[in-house]
Amino acid sequence: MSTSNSYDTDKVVQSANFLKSRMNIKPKLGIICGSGLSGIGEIVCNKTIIAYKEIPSFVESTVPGHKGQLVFGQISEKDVICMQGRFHPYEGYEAWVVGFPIRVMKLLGIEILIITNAAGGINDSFNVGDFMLIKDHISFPGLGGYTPLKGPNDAMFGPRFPPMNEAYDSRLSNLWLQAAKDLKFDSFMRRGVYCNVSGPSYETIAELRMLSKLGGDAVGMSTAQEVVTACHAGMRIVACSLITNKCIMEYDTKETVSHDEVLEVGKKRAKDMEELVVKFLELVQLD
Ligand SMILES: O=P(O)(O)O[C@@H]1C[C@H](O)[C@@H](CO)O1
Ligand SMILES: Nc1nc2[nH]cnc2c(=O)[nH]1
Repeated sequence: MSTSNSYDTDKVVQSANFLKSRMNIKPKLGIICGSGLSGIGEIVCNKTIIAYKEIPSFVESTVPGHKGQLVFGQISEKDVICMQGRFHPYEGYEAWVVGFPIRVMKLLGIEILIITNAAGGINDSFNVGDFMLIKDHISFPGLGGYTPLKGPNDAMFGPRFPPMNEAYDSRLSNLWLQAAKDLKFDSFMRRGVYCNVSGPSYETIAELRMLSKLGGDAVGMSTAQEVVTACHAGMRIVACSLITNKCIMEYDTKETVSHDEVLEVGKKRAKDMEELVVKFLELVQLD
């Protein structure tokens, strides 16, 4: 892992060139699989798989449920590149390292990014197994200065001060909801604000109550750094959480939360998330 504290464009270019030399397609669609959701990568047709450890400047996925490989091929007859495994800040990576694959995807020609994750449900009306289309996020690490855009700005990717009010693309979000409707998933398709925290510890009850008061509907340990990097680079984003657990908001309960439970719910709900991705990709129009 690099100890530098900001992007080195030469390294991004080097990674992208390496991947170009191994790819025979030019995808415009990128997908990131969340914890327990790597099955999305399994439905890619005509697969080429490249392990992160083979790619220059990529680090390794150290979290169970994240395979650590890129998959190229087609879903719904559209060329895609799929990250089976992401990097999380709590693994010890700088924010730019977490965003690095997104910049590489930009150089590969990715225009639309589908992001998935596993998250805890704060909104009391959410059930385990629901999907939550992310309409916005609150990034506590980001507000505290842990941002992939720290350091010199490379205008080749985007502006110094990028707006984030349209980070989650409204047209793509409507298409995602349409896909859910077509699949009759309406009853468990929610919409809400994703709170990004550092982890790896899950939240205290007092923290969860605060997140709820601040307008958070779900909480997780990823996504925001990817979104900031992608939005800065002009990519259009649609993002969806799988609610793997109901956040414990009351004292004196025997309930608890664990990564095993997160992965277990991921396994149970993976097929529906895959169907959603397939249907969304059928509906999406590329320029
Ligand atoms: O990669 P995601 O955000 O899907 O994974 C979530 C957040 C933590 O990495 C882990 C906690 O169980 O699941
Ligand atoms: N921070 C956080 N991340 C999660 N990922 C899945 N569930 C949770 C949760 O309850 N809290």
